[in-house]
Amino acid sequence: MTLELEQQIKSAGGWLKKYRHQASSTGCQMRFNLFLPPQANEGNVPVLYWLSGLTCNEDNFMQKAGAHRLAAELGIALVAPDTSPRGDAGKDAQGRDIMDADRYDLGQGAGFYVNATEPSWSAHYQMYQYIVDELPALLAEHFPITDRKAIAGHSMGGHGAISIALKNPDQYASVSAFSPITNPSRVPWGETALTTYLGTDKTQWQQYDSVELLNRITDPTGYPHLLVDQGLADEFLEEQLKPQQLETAARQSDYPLTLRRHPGYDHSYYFIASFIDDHLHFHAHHLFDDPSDA
Ligand SMILES: CC(=O)Oc1ccc2c(C)cc(=O)oc2c1
Repeated sequence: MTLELEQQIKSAGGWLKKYRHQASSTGCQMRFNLFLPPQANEGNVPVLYWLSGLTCNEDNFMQKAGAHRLAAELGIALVAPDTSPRGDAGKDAQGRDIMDADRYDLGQGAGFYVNATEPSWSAHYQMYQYIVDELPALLAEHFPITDRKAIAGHSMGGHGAISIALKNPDQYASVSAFSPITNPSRVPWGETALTTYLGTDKTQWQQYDSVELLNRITDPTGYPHLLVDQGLADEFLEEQLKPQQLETAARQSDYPLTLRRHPGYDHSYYFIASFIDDHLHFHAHHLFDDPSDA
């Protein structure tokens, strides 16, 4: 597979590298940003995947979270993929636009980390497969990384990170989220996206719903520990995020969840930047620990 390096920028003693490649899962050009810590010059390093939220692309986390300095100290690579296919992937076979360009919650910037099955979307909107299979294989082929992975995200990306980790517990050492959409089947952003990408049969939605996935777990042994931070001044808290649903489901299945509520913080990257160090330390603990400790 050909990888095109578009730019590289020295940061915190490591390198931020911006790549583009033709993805087979999404059938289009995809971009991702990779931060390699200085330890990658000496040997292989583990990787933290970051899934961004609605309206974002591969740049937001790398520019705004302030994660490079500690990732460089800890020796963790960071990868931030784009949040959806773009360009001609937004057109149907006849070249007609399949999305309303004015919408921020569907289409470009809003892939929701699912594999679309609805005919207009299924050719390109395969973000689940891209994140779980194609991107890790590509990184393993081209970069000095170990097979230890962790995953994290924000809002729509928090939903993506938690659902992906719960569906692939042996793949991720740990999972964390800021302000995640916890129960997408039952909130407006999720209902819109899941209807559009998966159709109206709600049983199909459950495979991507963190609360539904947690409800199915009878024994959480071997599942990755989950850290969630939620701001209490987040304007989307009550209608879209519903961390209490996650908390209840985790309690019922005895799942190892740490949910922290922070007075005064909103939905922005200021919140993420305020607590990203805690998430990096959390992931480092699990990435570098004995795997049998999980
Ligand atoms: C860079 C930034 O501000 O990111 C951002 C803003 C708003 C949202 C919303 C409303 C939802 C989401 O999933 O992500 C997101 C990200």
